[in-house]
Amino acid sequence: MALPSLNEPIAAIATPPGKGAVGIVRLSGVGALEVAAKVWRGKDPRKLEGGRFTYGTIVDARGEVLDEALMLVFRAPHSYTGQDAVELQTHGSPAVLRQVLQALLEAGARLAQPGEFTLRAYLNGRMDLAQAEAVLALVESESDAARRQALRGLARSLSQQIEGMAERLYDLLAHIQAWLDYPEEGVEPAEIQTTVSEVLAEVERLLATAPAGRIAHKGARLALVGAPNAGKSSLLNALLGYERAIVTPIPGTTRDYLEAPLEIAGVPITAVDTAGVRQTDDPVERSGVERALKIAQEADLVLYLVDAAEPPPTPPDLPWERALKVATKADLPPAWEDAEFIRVSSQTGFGLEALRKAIHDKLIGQASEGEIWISNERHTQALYEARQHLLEALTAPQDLAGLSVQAALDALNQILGKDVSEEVIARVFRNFCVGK
Ligand SMILES: Nc1nc2c(c(=O)[nH]1)N(C=O)[C@@H](CNc1ccc(C(=O)N[C@@H](CCC(=O)O)C(=O)O)cc1)CN2
Ligand SMILES: Nc1nc2c(ncn2[C@@H]2O[C@H](COP(=O)(O)OP(=O)(O)OP(=O)(O)O)[C@@H](O)[C@H]2O)c(=O)[nH]1
Ligand SMILES: [Mg+2]
Repeated sequence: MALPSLNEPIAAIATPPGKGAVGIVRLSGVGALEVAAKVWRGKDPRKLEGGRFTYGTIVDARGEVLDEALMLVFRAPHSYTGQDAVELQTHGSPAVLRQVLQALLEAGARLAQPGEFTLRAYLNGRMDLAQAEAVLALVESESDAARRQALRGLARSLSQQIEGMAERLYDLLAHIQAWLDYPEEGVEPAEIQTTVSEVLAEVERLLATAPAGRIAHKGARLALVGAPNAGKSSLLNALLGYERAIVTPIPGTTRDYLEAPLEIAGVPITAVDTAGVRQTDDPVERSGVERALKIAQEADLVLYLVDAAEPPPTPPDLPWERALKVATKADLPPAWEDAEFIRVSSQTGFGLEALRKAIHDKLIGQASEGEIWISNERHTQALYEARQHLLEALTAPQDLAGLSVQAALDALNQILGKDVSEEVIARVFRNFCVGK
């Protein structure tokens, strides 16, 4: 799989489809200023200093005015891509943007492929591969937790941590090599053990944040499950803060499942209210119950609700390691008590904060806000690989340990995009949108 050529001028609409106050068409590459000059009536962009904007009109090849606009000029290497680049900021009409793009293509630019601007930034050494992936994660971020994590990646927090580990392995390799060359003055076996164990611990710490990272990025499904009348729909409404689901005193009110988005401490969550679980001959209700149990099995977290004012039912089969037990209707006199249950009342709001916190803690685990969370599948794979080779290095005979250390180092470097194949690079950028 060949990567696209690096230098020719490329153009794309950078703002999302649809109407907006302003729309941006961007252009980058060798000759970008010449292409821009052909569609511009105003100050000649070729004579403009980088980092400046100017006002003018955009025209097509026949001289027809397409819009009045601002032009932003960047001079290599001081641009996002590291190349000469131009932004045309027009009125945000799809018709304008389409025509401006067309005019740039007629003036000699080629349509950019998805992620090609960021690809150029990477290939020009303006960011490493993990940073480029953070750009994508940032554009895709829909929650505060995801945005914060992506921004950290963009600021090279992960990259620096990987570089730190890689450096220690490089040093170790140099010592192992010296020992192979001059056995009398080489490494202490203990040094291999110590360094490898320490790097291994760091890799494992990063891997432990992967569930939290995945959930911050993609969100989590939260299933509300329990017997009819347990108060599932009421709790859903209480968590949402509006009346989404029908609530009645009649058991079996919710027949089909129902989804609603909510955010808990910056984590995007899809809450799923389900039909009350009980033995029943009604075929419609029975499919609702089957669905509820299936939804529970597939959820990231299950809230198992039991009415505290009634004798407890026999619990159904649930994935208990991913479940929180909730005692509902805490405003009524209790029929039973169990310290394992979080007590809430949807009617008074009692216990809801504690429940939100428990949901957050269970989903995010021990990953703390302050550290880097791994959310990228490619990074997770590379870390698993590194972990495997580090474990090998711990048990390998001393003269072979170097090979495993080298393999671990290669795996870590993949995260930064060092010596990765074009295939890997192409796969990363395929997920971008055009114009990024
Ligand atoms: N209009 C606009 N807004 C944008 C972007 C853009 O490309 N255009 N960005 C695109 O993702 C993000 C900002 N990222 C950017 C990163 C570097 C440079 C840049 O030109 N850097 C030069 C000059 C720095 C300076 O003048 O101080 C450099 O680093 O040398 C521009 C945007 C978000 N907002
Ligand atoms: N006192 C009190 N009553 C509640 C509370 N939560 C729910 N209820 C009542 O319990 C009954 C059942 O509530 P729902 O939320 O519909 O229960 P459900 O689990 O969704 O029931 P199904 O849809 O039938 O499975 C309703 O009459 C609610 O008003 C609570 O916190 N306190
Ligand atoms: Mg219900």
